[in-house]
Amino acid sequence: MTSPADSSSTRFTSETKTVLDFERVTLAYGDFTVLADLSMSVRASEVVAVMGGSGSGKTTLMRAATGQLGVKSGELKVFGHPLSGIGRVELERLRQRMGVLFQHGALFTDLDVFENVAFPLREHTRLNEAEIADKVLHNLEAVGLRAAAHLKLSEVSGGMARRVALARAIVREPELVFYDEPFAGLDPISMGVAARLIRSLSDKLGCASVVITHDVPESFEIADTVYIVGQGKLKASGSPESLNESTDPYVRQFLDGAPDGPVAFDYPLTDAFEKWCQTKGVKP
Ligand SMILES: Nc1ncnc2c1ncn2[C@@H]1O[C@H](COP(=O)(O)OP(=O)(O)OP(=O)(O)O)[C@@H](O)[C@H]1O
Repeated sequence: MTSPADSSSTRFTSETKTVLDFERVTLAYGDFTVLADLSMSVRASEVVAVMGGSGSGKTTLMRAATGQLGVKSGELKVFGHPLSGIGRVELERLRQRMGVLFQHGALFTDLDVFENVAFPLREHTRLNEAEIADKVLHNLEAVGLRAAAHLKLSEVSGGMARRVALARAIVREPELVFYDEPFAGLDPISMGVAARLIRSLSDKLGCASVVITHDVPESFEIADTVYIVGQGKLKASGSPESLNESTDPYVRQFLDGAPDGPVAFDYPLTDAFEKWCQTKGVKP
């Protein structure tokens, strides 16, 4: 495993605020352990990419960080607050400081583009109409969709909808933003725009960005630190430059996109599957 990014390769000092901290965390669904003994920390202004094969636990990690899934062991802190044993009200207060771009957008199909982006402002702030319009149009402009504000969701393309979701995730200027597959379904130009937008938000607003992605070139261009998960654990972490030099077979296969190697394609055999096979009378 490569060592975590050394501070000389990033723009942070040791005093830069840690906003997300996994300390030897194990995440599981019942008896099924997804990631064991994972340590990872994210600081203000940092862009962190979390990469790994399908089913390696990237979304699970985000669910834990947003308090949707408890940790099995270890300690998880958000904005310095441990999440274990946290009350609903306090968790909600922490969540207010986070933004999430969901993998499947989760937009409201019966609202127009403007109202989709305005939604979090209407729900969680007391801004007046003029302030809302100003913020929404500013964010739509950032994703190149100012002039699409009036369109219904049914009138925009899949890639445009992804950009609307991106504008909505950042409209409240959160301190910590999770992007689940932000480049999926985007054409190469929009991909570059989205990547640069994520980087510039972290630079300008000082927010921490956690980008869950399979996309190596885009994320390596903007990330300060990359974490690669697989085989139930953290396989490697470091700056894009240090990972590019890694000789670890898992890291190499993942970065080079080679079809054969240690990156699992098949979902692992479990007791639950074997039991299911018995009920079906088929071989595992
Ligand atoms: N609610 C759940 N209950 C049980 N197992 C789950 C649940 N959600 C996910 N899993 C399992 O946890 C593992 C990790 O899933 P996760 O969605 O975190 O992977 P991922 O790395 O985000 O994958 P992808 O890149 O394909 O989206 C998978 O094996 C998945 O089947």
